[in-house]
Amino acid sequence: MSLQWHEYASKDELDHQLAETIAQALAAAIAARGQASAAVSGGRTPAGMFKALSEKDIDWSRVSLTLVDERWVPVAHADSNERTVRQNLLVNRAAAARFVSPVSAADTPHAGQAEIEARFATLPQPFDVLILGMGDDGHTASLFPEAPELEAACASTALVAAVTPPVAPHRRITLTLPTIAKAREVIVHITGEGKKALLHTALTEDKPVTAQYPIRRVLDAVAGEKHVFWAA
Ligand SMILES: O=C(O)[C@H](O)[C@@H](O)[C@H](O)[C@H](O)COP(=O)(O)O
Repeated sequence: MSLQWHEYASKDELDHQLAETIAQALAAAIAARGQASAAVSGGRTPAGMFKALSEKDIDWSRVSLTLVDERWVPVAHADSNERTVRQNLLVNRAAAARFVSPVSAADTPHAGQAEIEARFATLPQPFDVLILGMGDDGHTASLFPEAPELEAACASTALVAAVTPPVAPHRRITLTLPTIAKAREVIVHITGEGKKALLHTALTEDKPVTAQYPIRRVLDAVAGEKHVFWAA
């Protein structure tokens, strides 16, 4: 399925339009299957969208949520993606959703991987909607170029993988590429001219797959609907 681009005049309009799109996807899944599941991105970009989404009038009691990746830090840590989700998304109406945490008390994601895998196995699969951010190096989720575990995480039949990013702080747990690619709808949520230009480059470059940006490898593997939601 081809990639659909949606561009907005402001980040605020992007946040509200994306929140509405996600809410509609979740409501449609509930109507069709009695339940819905979503995996949301980490980083700083989604906080405003989370706030708008938290107010949507859908049956959140039938929605299961998690993160596409997480820094292996306590939830109280300023760098925790779960902290951002709990402060901005699991509030208002969306407080009724079930959230599956991607971190445990294990010292490292490698030590905690089996527990997280078991937890994620309780999530309805495939995800009905999955939101991805993108870094300035073309990583998405925690599929980082040059990470020693990258190829394993791109080929794994498991739901999650532990990753040691080459430069980004903190070891990570991430959805594997095949798990991301199976989602019914994948949405890349990015802002700024730089990320737009990088994504265009990633999507048009002619390189061997292992030399491609992870965002390209993921989008090429997505069988379902795939969208980019962008504002300057
Ligand atoms: O834990 C993370 O860092 C993310 O999941 C990561 O993939 C993020 O989405 C991009 O790095 C963009 O981050 P920003 O939105 O902060 O630019």
